[in-house]
Amino acid sequence: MTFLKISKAAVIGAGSWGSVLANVLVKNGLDIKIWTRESKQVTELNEQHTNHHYLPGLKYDERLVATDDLAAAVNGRQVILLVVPTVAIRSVSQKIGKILQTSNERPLIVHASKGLELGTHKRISEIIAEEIPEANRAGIVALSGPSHAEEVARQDITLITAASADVAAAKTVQKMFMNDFFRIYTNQDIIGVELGAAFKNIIALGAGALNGLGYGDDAKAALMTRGLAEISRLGVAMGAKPQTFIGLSGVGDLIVTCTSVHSRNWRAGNQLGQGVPLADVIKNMGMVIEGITTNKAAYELAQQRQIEMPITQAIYQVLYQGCDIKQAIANLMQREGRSE
Ligand SMILES: NC(=O)C1=CN([C@@H]2O[C@H](COP(=O)(O)OP(=O)(O)OC[C@H]3O[C@@H](n4cnc5c(N)ncnc54)[C@H](O)[C@@H]3O)[C@@H](O)[C@H]2O)C=CC1
Ligand SMILES: O=C(CO)COP(=O)(O)O
Repeated sequence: MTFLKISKAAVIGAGSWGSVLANVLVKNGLDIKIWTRESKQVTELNEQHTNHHYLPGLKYDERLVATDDLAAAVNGRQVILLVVPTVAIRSVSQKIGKILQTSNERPLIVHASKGLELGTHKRISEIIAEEIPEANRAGIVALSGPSHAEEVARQDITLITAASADVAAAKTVQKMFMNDFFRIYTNQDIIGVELGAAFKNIIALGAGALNGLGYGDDAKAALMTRGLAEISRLGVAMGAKPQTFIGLSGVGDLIVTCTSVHSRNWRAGNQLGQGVPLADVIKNMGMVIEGITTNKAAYELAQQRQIEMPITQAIYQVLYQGCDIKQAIANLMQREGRSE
């Protein structure tokens, strides 16, 4: 595709991240329709310009239009930005694919979600490519990097990456999001960007758990460093470029998710470390904790490919096999000595 100036886009998913990205685009002068399956949220966004459950206290731009009619959100838009949890990407993409086939449109598809599909272990752009026919999409771009909705909402400085094999598509997305607080880089390694985004959530669960158990900064730095080593190992085996893991969507996102109180994954791990049962952690969060499902996918991939991922394995044992967290940490510490 050629480089496009975007004036109309749809945002699919009005959780914390989708609604804040939509708000950024409205402030950048775009005409934005945001879709949510929750009709109460549509009324709240259109009438009060708030999204209380996800971002209490935030006033959204009054020009942001919400709808629960997917066709009305998608039709006539040059860009469709998907920001639903990974588990919902396939079903939502399928519906969008059918709508675009009927209207015979060909928008650019962007996603800002972070995870792998359970069972298939597919990346989000792979799922989208399967569900939206090529004749009805102009390109697929992944938007990813160290960014919490709570901080972008207050226009803190944030730098992220638009990744696509299609350079013009990535540049189009870069251009539509850039402003004085939001800076976008491009990257052609969409595999590495999507995998870094998905896998860092696993390590963030571990960082939160260490905090909940009362460990200090040494333990956190060790977990992040060795975590980066093992997620890069799996990522490179899956076709990612090693240097992508030292970029914004790799170590950048790992740092923010392992250290920020805004992170849902870190907060979930913190509660687990304090002894809260997993079912209660999930119920209390009321928002997606992507690392829980991605941990299962990454564990299975590591087993299949015989890649050593001791931290991912320890977290899997805690989440899915009933292992006590302290025992899982003791097991990690008692592993045979290694070289870096
Ligand atoms: N919250 C954040 O600061 C950031 C989140 N992300 C990623 O963005 C994605 C979305 O995250 P959040 O906005 O935090 O999630 P959220 O839990 O705040 O909101 C998810 C939204 O998707 C909708 N949804 C859930 N299941 C659905 C389904 N089956 N069909 C249709 N809609 C469905 C919900 O109604 C809600 O509007 C995740 O993959 C997350 O990792 C990425 C960067 C920052
Ligand atoms: O991806 C994120 C930060 O870059 C958001 O992480 P959480 O889903 O853990 O909040």
